[in-house]
Amino acid sequence: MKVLLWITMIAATVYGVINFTRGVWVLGSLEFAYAAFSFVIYRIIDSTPRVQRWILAYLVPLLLLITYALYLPNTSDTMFSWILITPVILYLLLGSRVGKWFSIAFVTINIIVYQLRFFTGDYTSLHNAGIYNVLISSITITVFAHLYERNREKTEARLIELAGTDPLTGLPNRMKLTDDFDYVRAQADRRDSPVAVAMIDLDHFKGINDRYGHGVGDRALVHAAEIIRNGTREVDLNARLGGEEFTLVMPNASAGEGKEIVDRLRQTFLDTPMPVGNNTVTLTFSAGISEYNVDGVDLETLIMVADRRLYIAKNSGRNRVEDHG
Ligand SMILES: Nc1nc2c(ncn2[C@@H]2O[C@H](COP(=O)(O)OP(=O)(O)OP(=O)(O)O)[C@@H](O)[C@H]2O)c(=O)[nH]1
Repeated sequence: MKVLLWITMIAATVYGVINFTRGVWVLGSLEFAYAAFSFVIYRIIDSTPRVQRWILAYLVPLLLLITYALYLPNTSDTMFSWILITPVILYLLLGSRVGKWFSIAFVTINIIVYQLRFFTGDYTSLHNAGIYNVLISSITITVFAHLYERNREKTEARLIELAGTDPLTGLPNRMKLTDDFDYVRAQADRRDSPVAVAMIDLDHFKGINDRYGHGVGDRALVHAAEIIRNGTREVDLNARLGGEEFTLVMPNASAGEGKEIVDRLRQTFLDTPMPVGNNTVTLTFSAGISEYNVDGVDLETLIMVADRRLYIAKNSGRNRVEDHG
């Protein structure tokens, strides 16, 4: 955006000087004013929380200025090059959804203006063939800008998804959990409702790796993740923090209610052994629970308190859930 603002400041000043020299006072003055306005945006764009509004404040006068310049009888027909480049700028700054409508409106209006100014009425003349070129190349550039931006947005969304996902289990990872927790916390504050946080750690997992190998250990983690995913509500957040540790964030649940939910999960683990060759392996876990606003307000503290209780559960014989201590 800042590069674009630099280019705008320089271009608007140069055009302002040219138009003043040619005696096109109104357009020249508007160009100087726009160069100054771009400088103001350049100074505040890094610090403003309303970037999108300032982008619109930058674009709308730009589009009007180009349209006005194209409409004036004493401007060059090479002004059409702005019809070509503008959709690219619109897609770049506004994204594919909003950029599409701005581009369609801008290109349509300016092709009509261009046609009104330069079309001579003779459909076969070489001069008018130039107008068809402007029309077709503007549409082509708009379509390509659209396809390019859509692909870029899809790739970006996929990368964000991958960055927030544990590749083994497909559960969200710590980064995604931290992001999503902000939303849960805001909801809880608004509704004055509790949130329980559970730390879940598989028992004697090293023994599974040692006895059956890492492949089976990995399958056990996937098995555990599936039980956790299927046994929790849509509103709950679950994540694999690393190793054989999972976290569950339960909106609208106190520590006591969270304990009941995690105890039901614990029972599901016992009822769902994992097949290994001709045998089955029953996984168990120990867990600790903490509660938002009671044990802490940020995720890090809530995880720390739940972790402390998890170790109480481990030291008390494992395969149990602890919400005190
Ligand atoms: N297969 C597999 N093993 C892992 C993975 N991440 C961590 N581990 C193993 O998990 C084991 C964790 O061992 P410990 O921390 O001693 O815990 P534990 O054996 O479950 O014992 P307790 O927690 O005290 O019940 C280690 O052997 C790690 O190598 C993974 O992604 N895949």
